[in-house]
Amino acid sequence: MSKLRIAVQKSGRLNEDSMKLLKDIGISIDNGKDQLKASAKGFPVEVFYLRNGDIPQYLKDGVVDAAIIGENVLIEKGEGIGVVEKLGFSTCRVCIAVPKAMVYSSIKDLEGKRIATSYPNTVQMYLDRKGVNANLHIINGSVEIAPNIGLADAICDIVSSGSTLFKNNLKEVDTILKSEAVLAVSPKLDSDRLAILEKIQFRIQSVLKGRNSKYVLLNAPNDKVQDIINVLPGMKSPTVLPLAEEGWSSIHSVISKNEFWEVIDDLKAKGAQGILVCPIEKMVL
Ligand SMILES: Nc1ncnc2c1ncn2[C@@H]1O[C@H](COP(=O)(O)OP(=O)(O)OP(=O)(O)O)[C@@H](O)[C@H]1O
Ligand SMILES: O=P(O)(O)OC[C@H]1O[C@H](OP(=O)(O)OP(=O)(O)O)[C@H](O)[C@@H]1O
Ligand SMILES: [Mg+2]
Repeated sequence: MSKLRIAVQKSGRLNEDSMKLLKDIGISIDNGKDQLKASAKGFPVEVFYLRNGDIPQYLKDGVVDAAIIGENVLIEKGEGIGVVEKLGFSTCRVCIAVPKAMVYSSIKDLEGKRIATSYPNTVQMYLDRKGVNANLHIINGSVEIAPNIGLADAICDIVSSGSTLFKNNLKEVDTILKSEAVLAVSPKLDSDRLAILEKIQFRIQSVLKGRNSKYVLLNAPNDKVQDIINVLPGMKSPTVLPLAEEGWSSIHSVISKNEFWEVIDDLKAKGAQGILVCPIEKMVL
């Protein structure tokens, strides 16, 4: 029987969240990290532990069928590789940054200048689109140091909190792209493995919907129930159950994590009491 071969980053920023997601969808692997390949228990999946930067080539060659990888790496060197799911972690952006003291009004100011980067294709595509000629210096890490040691006039690298730029006296001046971890798929995926991938995708969607939602329970006097229901959409519609105390109801619903605080304020203002908010492990609509 075929197994779906999934690549995850061996170590680094994506590893922990990738392994957590696999665990949450019921794919548990109990080998130590030293192994480069491991089989999951009870599901036809093999996990390959690889360098993030090497994964696009493995996908292109069909050596692995799917991967959890930073979208930015696919844009850099993942031509022809499809993305089937955005995973909501390792969010960052690929930016142009220059020394704080430099006067910068647009990318045209980098005409003829030197840009240090680990993402040469991404930068080149951006420069071509803007009609700017610049010289790229490819470095694999610690790119932010380049302007300070006279190696470049500007850099292009990943930014998240912005603290690495700040510490190196640089300012972010242009965002080329935004990125997060994604589930990517090999163009050579066969139909047996596609069926396994679809099961995995369904499970991932259930987990991500759960992570993005909260289960809310609250009590309210019966004459407030309708007002409260109006601010609680629920999956189909909220559940309303009578409390043991006459004239009171318990209302249960699901709300989005993003609008959670505003909804809670609204519920309190409308007379809700004893509000409980619980995490949701999985959500199947
Ligand atoms: N500061 C950050 N905040 C959030 N996400 C980040 C950050 N830096 C990198 N990432 C994301 O995590 C991915 C992995 O980054 P990491 O630095 O762990 O590995 P790498 O050195 O790029 O790759 P490799 O596994 O090949 O050594 C990046 O491709 C990017 O998508
Ligand atoms: O905006 P910030 O939150 O400061 O994050 C940005 C930094 O994070 C990444 O480096 P990482 O720590 O992964 O080191 P690396 O260059 O060795 O990959 C990236 O290359 C930046 O240097
Ligand atoms: Mg890094």
